[in-house]
Amino acid sequence: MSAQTPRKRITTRDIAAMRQRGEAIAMLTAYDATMAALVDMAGVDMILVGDSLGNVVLGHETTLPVTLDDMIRHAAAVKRGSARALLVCDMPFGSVTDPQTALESAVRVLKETGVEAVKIEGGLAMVPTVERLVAHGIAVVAHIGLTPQHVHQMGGYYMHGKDEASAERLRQEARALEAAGAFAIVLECVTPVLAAEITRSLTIPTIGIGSGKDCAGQVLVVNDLIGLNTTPPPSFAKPRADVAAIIKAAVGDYVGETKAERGPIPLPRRVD
Ligand SMILES: Nc1nc(=O)c2c([nH]1)NC[C@@H]1CN(c3ccc(C(=O)N[C@@H](CCC(=O)O)C(=O)O)cc3)CN21
Ligand SMILES: CC(C)C(=O)C(=O)O
Ligand SMILES: [Mg+2]
Repeated sequence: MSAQTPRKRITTRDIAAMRQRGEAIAMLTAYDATMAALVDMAGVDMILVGDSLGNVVLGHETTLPVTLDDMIRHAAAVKRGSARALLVCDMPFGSVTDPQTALESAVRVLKETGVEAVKIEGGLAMVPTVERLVAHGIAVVAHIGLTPQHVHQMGGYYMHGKDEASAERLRQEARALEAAGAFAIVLECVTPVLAAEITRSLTIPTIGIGSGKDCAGQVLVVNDLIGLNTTPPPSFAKPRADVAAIIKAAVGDYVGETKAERGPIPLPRRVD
């Protein structure tokens, strides 16, 4: 063994054990090898190759245009860049239209990228799909509350679980997805009191985003965390750096220096 044996990659069993111990789980997105290496070295437990890459990397208005091939290309890059974090790849809009299609899509993701798990947006409608994937040995993260792939049906991005009917629906979805075999569940923009209640009611970890501090873990789009964006992040994201300002300053210096360092270079004298 070498002096510096690389630390083994975190497994779904490790994540389950963290929930058992009550230890918080830290998850961030990454979309390329460099960012994956950095967030991995900084100690995240799980990396999500989010379909938010549609917004953050590809410049789309929503996540709907993202393809399975897009997800596979970026997930393979994240795998190459990372060493320790458990890797989860989002299943994009249109890739999980029925259990068989979802299985075929997820098999491609696992075969072609080397990630450990997939994440699927949706509640009761996705229960048979989660069961099917789990029956085939695939590790699945569920995702309820604000599900951005349903933005047009939901009529925008807003908090979920505010009224009793919506809260009861979310409780039921969380129970059913745990029973279907999901090993974790993302709660996005679920009212904090309800998210805490759902967290206490489940054995699998809840991973919150915009859902308060009392989930078993937290996830965030890495660009929102480090201020690497040109439009304001969702209000739940509290940026801890202003990387956009650092980039603009460095590039501005470079442009200025490049133009200041030299006088004009004369063109060759034409001889014909
Ligand atoms: N940069 C980025 N961060 C994300 O968290 C993210 C993406 N992109 N793209 C895909 C989805 C879309 N998400 C979103 C987008 C908007 C809001 C939003 O506007 N939320 C409102 C709060 C709604 C309310 O309180 O009623 C906000 O004010 O931030 C939330 C999640 C989360 N995902
Ligand atoms: C915001 C997280 C949960 C996500 O699904 C994504 O980044 O695509
Ligand atoms: Mg997503």
